[in-house]
Amino acid sequence: MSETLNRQEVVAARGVRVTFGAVKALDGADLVIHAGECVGLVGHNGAGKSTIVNVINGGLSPHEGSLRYSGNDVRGISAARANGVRCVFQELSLCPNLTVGENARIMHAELKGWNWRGRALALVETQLQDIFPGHAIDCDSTVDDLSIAERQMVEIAISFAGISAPPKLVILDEPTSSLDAGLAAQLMAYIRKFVAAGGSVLLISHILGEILTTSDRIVVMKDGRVVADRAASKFNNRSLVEAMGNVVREQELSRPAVAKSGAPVLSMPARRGRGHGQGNALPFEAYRGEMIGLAGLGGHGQTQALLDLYLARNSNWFPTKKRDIAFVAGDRSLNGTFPLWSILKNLSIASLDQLSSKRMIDGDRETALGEGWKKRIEIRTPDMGNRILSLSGGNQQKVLFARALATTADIVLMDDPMRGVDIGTKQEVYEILRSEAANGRTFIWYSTEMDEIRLCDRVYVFREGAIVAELVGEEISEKSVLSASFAQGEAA
Ligand SMILES: Nc1ncnc2c1ncn2[C@@H]1O[C@H](COP(=O)(O)OP(=O)(O)OP(=O)(O)O)[C@@H](O)[C@H]1O
Repeated sequence: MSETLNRQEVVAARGVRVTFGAVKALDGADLVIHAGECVGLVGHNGAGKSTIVNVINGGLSPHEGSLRYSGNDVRGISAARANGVRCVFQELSLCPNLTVGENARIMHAELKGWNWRGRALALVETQLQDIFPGHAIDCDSTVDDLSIAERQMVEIAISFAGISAPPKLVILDEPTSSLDAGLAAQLMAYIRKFVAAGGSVLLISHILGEILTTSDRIVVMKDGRVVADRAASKFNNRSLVEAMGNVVREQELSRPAVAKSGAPVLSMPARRGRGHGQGNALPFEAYRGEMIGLAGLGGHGQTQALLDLYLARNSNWFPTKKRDIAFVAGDRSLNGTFPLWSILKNLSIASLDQLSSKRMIDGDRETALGEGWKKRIEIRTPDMGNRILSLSGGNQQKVLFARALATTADIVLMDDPMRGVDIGTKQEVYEILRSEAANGRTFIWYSTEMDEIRLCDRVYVFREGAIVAELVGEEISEKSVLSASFAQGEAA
């Protein structure tokens, strides 16, 4: 502890206040990060984590409080950068129309002059290999062609890369939200290496396991303030959840498998994936009231299967009748939110049929729908008429959830929908999913989190675009998912 105090302060923010209209995003928050430590930052959705990151990153000027980089009182993005601060934002910020190498050039102005493209490419390739050994990203590709997980990996690699000197502090705002467990573990191992070499990391995550195992110190925020700041060894899962202000529930990680009954509500024929020419690809079936998990390593065809199902909603894959299907998009800024619309309009858009009479939307019913969901999953806003982008990332995700659940759709497709949602809300949403499934709704759920896969009745494991295993009830475990995820002979 005293060793930490003697270390050099890389960044010190003290007594910081930031307000957005009536919302006190930061209400006198303190955050100090020393050289050679990984600080975990946790808190409920809307606690102020991204706002303090924006202050430290120089993008947001605090209305009150002091900010120092290595002891110097300077302000602004250039000053933060000159002091070695880098940030990987929750909403990824790569330019989609440029290649990976060209994006590296944007973040590293030093990459200029003769052969800058070659140097940019080499820089990202080396860094990607260091952090995610064995990755398969082609750095010549345009960012638009990469999956969300690959974009996240590229942005992380570009931020850790150093040309004349390595960065002093890398801020990672939910860096594993789109990564599968294997990639997340590689990143956590790299963070420990980086910190051991004297660098600092501020790690924000709702996945408490990775915060507890990777951080030296954990800072807990609540309603714009720091409410706990202790060595990571002084916390466990329960005390961390309590410090965040949530009630600890003994999470029931499994539920009795729902027996398949009646005719399937949907059946998709087996499809052979890339590199899976002679394997035994399985067909996909879903029954009324089932929660079906799509598992496997990230990017092995789960999102594509959801999209194919959605696009085929009027085909004979849905044998009983024309099906009403809702979709919770995985990439909220690209496919989820309407950024210029209010929170309420974003929520109600999929339910306009129910909210209209004589082709006119009934405003009162729309407002009631919004207020109901605001309470039910705690959308933190003073006014549902505010723009969707005024919400924190996790709260935006809750709106997308509410949009799908508010419909009368009998099949809900979900593409890793809990990204960035805090632990308290996740528990609420799991309860809602269970009760909706008990009422006959079918959920098809791609998740990168094993705890969520374990909540499902049945799980299909994807490999190279094909379904290679079906697990039911007790068979659903991390071990069986992992062994099905690797080709025969490679399994552990
Ligand atoms: N541009 C903005 N306009 C209005 N309100 C804002 C704006 N940015 C943030 N806020 C509000 O400030 C508060 C803190 O948001 P912040 O994004 O810092 O939370 P967070 O802890 O990062 O949450 P999450 O875990 O969901 O990412 C929230 O109530 C949010 O609605």
